[in-house]
Amino acid sequence: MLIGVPKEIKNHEYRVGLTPASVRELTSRGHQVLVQSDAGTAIGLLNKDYETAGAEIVATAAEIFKRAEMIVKVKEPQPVECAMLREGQILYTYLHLAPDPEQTKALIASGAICFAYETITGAGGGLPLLAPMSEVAGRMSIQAGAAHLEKSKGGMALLLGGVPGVAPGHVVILGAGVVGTAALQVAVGVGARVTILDKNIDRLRHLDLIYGNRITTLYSNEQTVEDSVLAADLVIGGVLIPGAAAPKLVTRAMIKKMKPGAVVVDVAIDQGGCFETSHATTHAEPTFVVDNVVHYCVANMPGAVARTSTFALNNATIRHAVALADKGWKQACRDDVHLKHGLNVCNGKVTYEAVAREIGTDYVNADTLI
Ligand SMILES: NC(=O)C1=CN([C@@H]2O[C@H](COP(=O)(O)OP(=O)(O)OC[C@H]3O[C@@H](n4cnc5c(N)ncnc54)[C@H](O)[C@@H]3O)[C@@H](O)[C@H]2O)C=CC1
Ligand SMILES: CC(=O)C(=O)O
Ligand SMILES: [Mg+2]
Repeated sequence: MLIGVPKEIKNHEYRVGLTPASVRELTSRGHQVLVQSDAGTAIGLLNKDYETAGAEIVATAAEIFKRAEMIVKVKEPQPVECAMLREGQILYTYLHLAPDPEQTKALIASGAICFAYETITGAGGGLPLLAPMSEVAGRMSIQAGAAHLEKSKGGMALLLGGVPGVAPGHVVILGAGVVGTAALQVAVGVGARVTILDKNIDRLRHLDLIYGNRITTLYSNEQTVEDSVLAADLVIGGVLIPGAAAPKLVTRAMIKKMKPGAVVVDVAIDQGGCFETSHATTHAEPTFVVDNVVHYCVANMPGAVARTSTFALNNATIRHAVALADKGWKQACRDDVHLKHGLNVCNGKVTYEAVAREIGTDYVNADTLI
């Protein structure tokens, strides 16, 4: 198969769809790979490394979209990229369609076969192609939150870990999945006081066994969310209902009642966000303030540590990229129900039920298309 890797064009996005090692996995199986010139240069993955792995370096994204049978990316295609997608072309990347009707319509119009990393499931449960970026973003969320608690960044002038004789800051984490667990690990590490909430009691039980009375676990409902958020210095939003828009757990009224100078980091912003006051921001301008609460809502947090993130992402994505290239998308989906769960838009139809529901369009079962 002819596979193409364009350079990412989202704001401050330096990740690459394939590392040179991943290119080698594909070329050694007889596939051809086109990589846009300087796609990885910013993170030390040079054109010559890709050439050594057997790739052809191509000058423009337009040539890649024109020639390749499968496009491998990181972030959701931007409008200019959607316009270059072709009927029958495979797109393998993050999509986050539920809160993004514009992109969904563009992918429907393209006629391309669009797989979303974030809805591919794993044999052992979970979302294995989302997990590595959630680990990165979860860990980063405490770093970002701590930085924005500084006065010069709009925060309440608080050191998260405190010092001897002065109480630490209080971190509240909504969602005890991959993001929540990674955030918890760092928050505990810096010495913060931590409360974590989830509706899944097994997740809370698991964390309670690890951290014991070092943390507080709470079952998530309107009351516990409100009580926790009002007591917090830093709130991390890491809830997810796979494929669907994030539930708005924190209302505008709760934000209004929070401590002045508190910080919220809405990691779930790529699925629309779990704070009613959130809107997506960029690494160039990561925050805005609502009712004296600093909001950090960057939708591609792992892009800031793109070298770590690119390797972590490729570790999780290469297996299905190889299957798609070796077998073609139909056979690869027939052989692997978990990959099939990644199919969001196919032949102009929405094939992921939660996305169809959020966008208000017809849902077509992927089984009828493969
Ligand atoms: N902004 C960014 O750069 C990035 C964003 N993300 C996003 O972070 C979000 C979380 O991802 P993961 O941790 O991997 O998901 P996950 O599925 O591992 O965890 C989500 C957790 O939310 C819980 N949950 C659902 N409804 C809840 C409620 N009402 N109250 C409390 N908990 C609730 C679930 O039970 C689950 O434990 C996703 O939207 C993901 O796309 C992930 C990586 C990077
Ligand atoms: C998952 C996601 O949105 C990201 O890695 O940018
Ligand atoms: Mg306030």
